[in-house]
Amino acid sequence: MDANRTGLLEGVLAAVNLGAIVLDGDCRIVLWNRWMERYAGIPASDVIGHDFFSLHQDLRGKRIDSAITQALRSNLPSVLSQTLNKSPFPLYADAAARSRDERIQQALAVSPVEVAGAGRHCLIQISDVSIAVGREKLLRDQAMVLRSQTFSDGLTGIANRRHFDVAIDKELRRAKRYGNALSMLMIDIDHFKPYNDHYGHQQGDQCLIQVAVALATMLQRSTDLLARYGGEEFAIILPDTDAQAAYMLAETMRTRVISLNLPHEKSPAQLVTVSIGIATMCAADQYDVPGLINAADRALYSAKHAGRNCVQAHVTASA
Ligand SMILES: Nc1nc2c(ncn2[C@@H]2O[C@H](COP(=O)(O)OP(=O)(O)OP(=O)(O)O)[C@@H](O)[C@H]2O)c(=O)[nH]1
Repeated sequence: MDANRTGLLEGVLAAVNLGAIVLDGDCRIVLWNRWMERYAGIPASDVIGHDFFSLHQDLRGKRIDSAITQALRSNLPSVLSQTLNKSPFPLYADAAARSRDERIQQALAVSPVEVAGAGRHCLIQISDVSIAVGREKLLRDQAMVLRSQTFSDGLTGIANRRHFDVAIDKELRRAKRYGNALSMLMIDIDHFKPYNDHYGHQQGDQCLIQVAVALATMLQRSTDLLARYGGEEFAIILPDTDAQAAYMLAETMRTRVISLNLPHEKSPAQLVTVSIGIATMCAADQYDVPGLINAADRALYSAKHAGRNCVQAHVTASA
């Protein structure tokens, strides 16, 4: 190779925007480019001729170790996925990142290279994928936020109607499959229109939040779900809960709302109260989702009809 070409290749190796390390057949470092000097903080003169694994003992037995063996012994290239091999080299963007031990995110490619007269060598290429990884993380985080917004109610923070619809379908199928009971409660704040008219919409919103929080704190099992079903109406799914247990919980919730002591001058009780309708599906019932919701709705209607601030259960032949 003439001097001009050698100079050109050296210039290119120094200028490329990725790390390049070349190892000989005995894993000794024969090339360490300028990118490596800069981001590893080690000059080539300190590493040339040294055994790669003596300098990077922590990489012994790792995926890069087998990639190097594969390149040198079997003439096979490898690409190391960033997710499985997080930043194997101690490379830092700057001194501040080094002091925080915040490595550059790396993607690696290991390839065999035949050097005329010197046998097979191995080229390790390291690219900085920090920006792509950061962007990916941002997109993942945004997707999570969007997902949680899609399934939660903006005012109260509890599950929204869409979440409820997905959950009730899943729980009803599960209850039928295992022959378990399934209860649902429909909870409606009494005389809420006069509350809004008297205290204003903003205070109405605060009232909804307080009731939602009070109800949410009463649910014990992770499979129970409280959702905002409509304006001032909440729904609760209670898997593996029979009619009696559902009634007891509904009564406790009704009295808990009273104990919030939220004044309501336009209600006969002078306090914010709720009416609750219960529907329970037992193993013998053949409810579908609309049937169960209708049953809870009818029970809620009976509770309103019976004077509000009370609990009514929908009774089926098998309950
Ligand atoms: N502040 C507030 N009010 C809401 C919201 N969603 C629904 N509402 C109000 O809730 C009220 C519900 O009123 P109605 O369905 O007539 O029932 P009610 O006055 O509660 O009477 P009963 O349910 O029969 O005891 C309406 O005035 C709605 O405007 C909300 O997000 N915030």
